[in-house]
Amino acid sequence: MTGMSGAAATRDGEAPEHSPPCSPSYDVTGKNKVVTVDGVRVKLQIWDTAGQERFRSVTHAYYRDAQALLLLYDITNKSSFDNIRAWLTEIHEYAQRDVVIMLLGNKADVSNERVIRSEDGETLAREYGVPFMETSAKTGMNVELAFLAIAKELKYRALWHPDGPRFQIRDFVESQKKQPSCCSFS
Ligand SMILES: Nc1nc2c(ncn2[C@@H]2O[C@H](COP(=O)(O)OP(=O)(O)OP(=O)(O)O)[C@@H](O)[C@H]2O)c(=O)[nH]1
Repeated sequence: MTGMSGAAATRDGEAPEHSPPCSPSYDVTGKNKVVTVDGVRVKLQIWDTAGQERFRSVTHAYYRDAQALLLLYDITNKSSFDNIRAWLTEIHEYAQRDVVIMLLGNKADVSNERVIRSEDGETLAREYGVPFMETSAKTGMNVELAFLAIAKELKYRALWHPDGPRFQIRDFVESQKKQPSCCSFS
């Protein structure tokens, strides 16, 4: 998966406030994922921009309503990485101002085909102030963590209290993420 996925969260049992916009030209696969955060079940409604990597053709309504956006590139595909800046520009223009953004470098399991260094992902993420990690949809590396971090952040925001515990999604991701077993780059 490359491109962008959006997520909106509800506490489990509540009706979702958001739903993917209907567009005949836009193939959105909706999935629900329930993540338990500190005893609270958070339901993430996930929409994937399947097959819509030419971002300019993506209807803005799709991510205007998202509470979180997962931006994925493929570490074996330079153009997918280069597209991320354009995605971020789009997000800045059209998404909710406080949308949670996470940058993911996927296919970390195929390090022999790597063309994007982990440091390049980290540098880009730092520039935009977003959490970053490499993932593998094949092995599952860091995949659950990505959804857990999003769920934690959205729950924290929903239940925020001035005297309550603080949550920093970037710190959480940095402390929990696994590195690919082989990070060689030739
Ligand atoms: N080795 C490896 N292959 C992956 C990984 N993630 C996806 N793939 C493979 O990459 C190919 C493309 O995956 P998709 O999820 O269809 O990618 P996509 O960019 O969302 O493609 P569209 O849905 O057509 O836009 C498939 O053959 C997947 O099996 C991964 O983490 N590791």
